[in-house]
Amino acid sequence: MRTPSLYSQDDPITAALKPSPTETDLERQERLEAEAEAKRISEQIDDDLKEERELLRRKKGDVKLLLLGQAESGKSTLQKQFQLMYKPSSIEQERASWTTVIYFNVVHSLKHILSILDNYDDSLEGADATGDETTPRKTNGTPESASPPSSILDEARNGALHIANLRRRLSPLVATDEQLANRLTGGITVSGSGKGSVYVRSGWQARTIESALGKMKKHRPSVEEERATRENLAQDPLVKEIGRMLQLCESDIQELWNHPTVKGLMAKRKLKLDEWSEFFLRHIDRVAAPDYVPTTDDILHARIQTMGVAEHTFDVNLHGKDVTWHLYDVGGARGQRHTWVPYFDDANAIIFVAPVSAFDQYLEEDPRTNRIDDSLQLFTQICSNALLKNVHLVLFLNKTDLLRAKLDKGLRVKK
Ligand SMILES: Nc1nc2c(ncn2[C@@H]2O[C@H](COP(=O)(O)OP(=O)(O)OP(=O)(O)O)[C@@H](O)[C@H]2O)c(=O)[nH]1
Ligand SMILES: [Mg+2]
Repeated sequence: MRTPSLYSQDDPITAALKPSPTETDLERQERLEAEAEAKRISEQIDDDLKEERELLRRKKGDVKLLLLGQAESGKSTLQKQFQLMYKPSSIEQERASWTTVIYFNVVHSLKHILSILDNYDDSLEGADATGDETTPRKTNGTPESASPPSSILDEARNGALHIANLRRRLSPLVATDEQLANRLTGGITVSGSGKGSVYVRSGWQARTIESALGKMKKHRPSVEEERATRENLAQDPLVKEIGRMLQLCESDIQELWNHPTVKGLMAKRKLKLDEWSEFFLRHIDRVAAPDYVPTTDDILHARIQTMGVAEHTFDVNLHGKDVTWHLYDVGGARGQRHTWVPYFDDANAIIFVAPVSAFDQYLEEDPRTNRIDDSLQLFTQICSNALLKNVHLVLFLNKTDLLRAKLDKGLRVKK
């Protein structure tokens, strides 16, 4: 059998360079050696170019900074804060695209609350759900709990009926969950990453706006165009429709959010809501208002998972010297961590983001693993990675506000 040649079989250049049918063994040997040498030289040129680019970057004093840490640790939020500090105009350019994420966060939270309520026996536990310890409890048919007073049963039935009505009225809004997810991901789903998570790739903000406009922008938009784009995004039929539904459902959302059963389940930690869920439900009057435009605080609270690695560049003036920072924001879920390694090579610094409030939480992608345990393991792996031995490492203990709130509520850290 012949050794495969570098030439492909059917393009004209291949035909011209094709070995002669009368090629001798010696000629063939020489040709293959010449091809191998050409390949080696071509690869060498590629390597040299890469090295040259790298040298140029280093010579210019560019800094390569990696943001690492588990999912939900706050890497993208930290990146947004860098963006606000060093490139505020880019936040303005993408402000409109965050509406889609925030609507998605609200719809997803409602879906989660309703699914927990679904598994909960409202008719019997409704009265107890206020968290009031003096109210009789259901205890598997023991004599003292066999027949709660009829007033309590009536109250529970009314509560259940109220929730059933809210569920019915909110169902068209909740049903938009998938469409919003598709709009954000461009139809790409990531399997094996927990409860149907939605991930976005680098540049999703521009793509969201483009798909809302139905065309690709070929140039950097002017201020005027940006304003028009923002207005256009509000005209995006999907965003517009969900905005309208939110407006119509605002009082239903308020009622559900303030319902004693929901509050009771939250108090008993049978219903656990993520911090962004609580934030947007608390501010639903603003989010559901007509012509809603996300505030910067809303953008910082919005939650969407990062897929792969997203590069952000910032020109920073440090002590009178201009330095370009290349910030790499990675996806932190377990299924995403393999994408980090190619960036270790020439990194200057790492900010490892560890959410200290997560002591009572478990990984979305592996509900048996405590998030602090995972964070510690990951940090240990990063510290012992040979590729990173000369890299500056910053440990960023994040979400201290949430830790304080949990401790103030009486939650205790257990080993
Ligand atoms: N209260 C509070 N919330 C925070 C803090 N830092 C981040 N968050 C919130 O935590 C959520 C998750 O943050 P992200 O920045 O998306 O997490 P990530 O590390 O990028 O997650 P992946 O992209 O999945 O790896 C967002 O809703 C943020 O608003 C903080 O210090 N305090
Ligand atoms: Mg992220």
